[in-house]
Amino acid sequence: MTMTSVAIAYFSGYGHTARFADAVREGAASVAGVETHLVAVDAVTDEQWEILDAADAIVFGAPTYFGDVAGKFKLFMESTSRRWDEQVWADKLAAGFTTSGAKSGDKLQTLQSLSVFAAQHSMLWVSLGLRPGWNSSTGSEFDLNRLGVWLGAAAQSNGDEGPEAAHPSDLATADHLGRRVAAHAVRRAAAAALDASAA
Ligand SMILES: Cc1cc2nc3c(=O)[nH]c(=O)nc-3n(C[C@H](O)[C@H](O)[C@H](O)COP(=O)(O)O)c2cc1C
Repeated sequence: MTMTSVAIAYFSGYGHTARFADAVREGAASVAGVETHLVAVDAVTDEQWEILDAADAIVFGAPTYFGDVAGKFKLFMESTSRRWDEQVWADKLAAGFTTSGAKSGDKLQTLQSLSVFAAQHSMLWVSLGLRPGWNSSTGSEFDLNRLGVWLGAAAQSNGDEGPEAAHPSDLATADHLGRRVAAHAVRRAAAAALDASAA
């Protein structure tokens, strides 16, 4: 059986984003027929570039630093110029996640940067696909998508705590994103295989 490949390409300065990257990976890995790869973008090996190029879907993750993707993630973006030029990643699925210290933290900008990056590579952006949580009198911070974001998975990490204190709602939301991307990637691969056999 050919496996569908989901890569999670992330940067993490202090481990918080790495924790959410792992939650995305776990969600994706829970879908049958999916293999997952974590790629830390500040030290991409040749083998990992091949993994990214061969992936059916890439989920991008960066912490929000000064209201946008962290600089080291931006360096990774710029290091994909040749791939952009040759449109190597065109038509792969893409999605994104971020974390910040403040509840808002201006992190929408980060998800927008990730989605524009994916669009410039002609990738197909997968939204979070969840209704907003914690937005009613009966809601709570433990609702899925507690920060009420649509464009990707958003998390908030207290500045005085490490990644081990990641909020359970944010972990579950990241897991959801991984599962959603993987499920769509599997469906697309199955449709492509049907098309190929009919041709
Ligand atoms: C240089 C720098 C800039 C930051 N800028 C923001 C910001 O604009 N908004 C915010 O809410 N948090 C900001 N933070 C907090 C981080 O987003 C937060 O600590 C995050 O969990 C770090 O993730 P990481 O451990 O993966 O690096 C900033 C942190 C650093 C180090």
